[in-house]
Amino acid sequence: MVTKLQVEGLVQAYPSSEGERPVLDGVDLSVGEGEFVSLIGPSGCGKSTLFNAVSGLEYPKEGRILLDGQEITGEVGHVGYMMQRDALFPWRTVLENAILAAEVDRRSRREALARARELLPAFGLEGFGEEYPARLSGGMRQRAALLRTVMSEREVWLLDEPLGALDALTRERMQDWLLSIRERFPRTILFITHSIDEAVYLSDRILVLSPRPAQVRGEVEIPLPRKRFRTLEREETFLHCKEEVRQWL
Ligand SMILES: Nc1ncnc2c1ncn2[C@@H]1O[C@H](COP(=O)(O)OP(=O)(O)OP(=O)(O)O)[C@@H](O)[C@H]1O
Repeated sequence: MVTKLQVEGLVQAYPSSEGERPVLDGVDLSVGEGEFVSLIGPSGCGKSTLFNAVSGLEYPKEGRILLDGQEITGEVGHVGYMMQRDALFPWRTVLENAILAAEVDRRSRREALARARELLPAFGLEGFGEEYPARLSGGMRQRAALLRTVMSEREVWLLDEPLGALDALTRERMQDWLLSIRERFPRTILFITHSIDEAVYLSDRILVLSPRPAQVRGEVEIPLPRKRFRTLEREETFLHCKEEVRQWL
């Protein structure tokens, strides 16, 4: 598999009352083109910090980030990033939120709006294009945020716990929906979740992080067919993968 994204020796620390608080302690990982990789680790270990560095929003203390073999450390605009809070702008409608990246890239606003409008049904947002985020349910807000990520036209997506705030039933539906979106828009995805079940159900591979300061502690390949369906969750392979992740944690 061709390597799409590579993170080498990433170190990050923030100032704290006791001096410097180390958050990332030499994170190394690589993601192949078209691969879906989940990151799982204890709360506060540094997962969002890792995404902030990969997206270029924060400059790491040490280490490098490469996309297609080219260094992009500290550069914004190379990857689509869906932050933990859905981060939709409340004063912009769903469609206006969706075309944000197009505006930043100075692509045609009219074309972007037409494209976003065309995608609304696939995102379960038909008839809601002109609504403001406050009028949407939690699931709809997440789908709108993902629409914005899709519309960014980046080849790599960083998704920070996109389904974390949803009730169990909506979450399962959204997992299957996310897989269908992935089928339609093949991308390289790094996905943060706290749920072992969700990670195994969605991923090709899971990376387990240590407590803060984070390092990659373990790796679990998920040898399930690309096409996932709910009954897989009762199969031996699925249960075995879950157990392996649990052991690394
Ligand atoms: N900008 C910042 N300034 C200072 N400290 C920060 C900053 N961003 C994160 N931290 C600290 O870094 C540590 C890791 O935070 P981070 O949000 O990356 O963890 P996480 O693994 O994503 O957590 P969770 O699983 O709870 O979402 C925390 O102790 C947090 O307080």
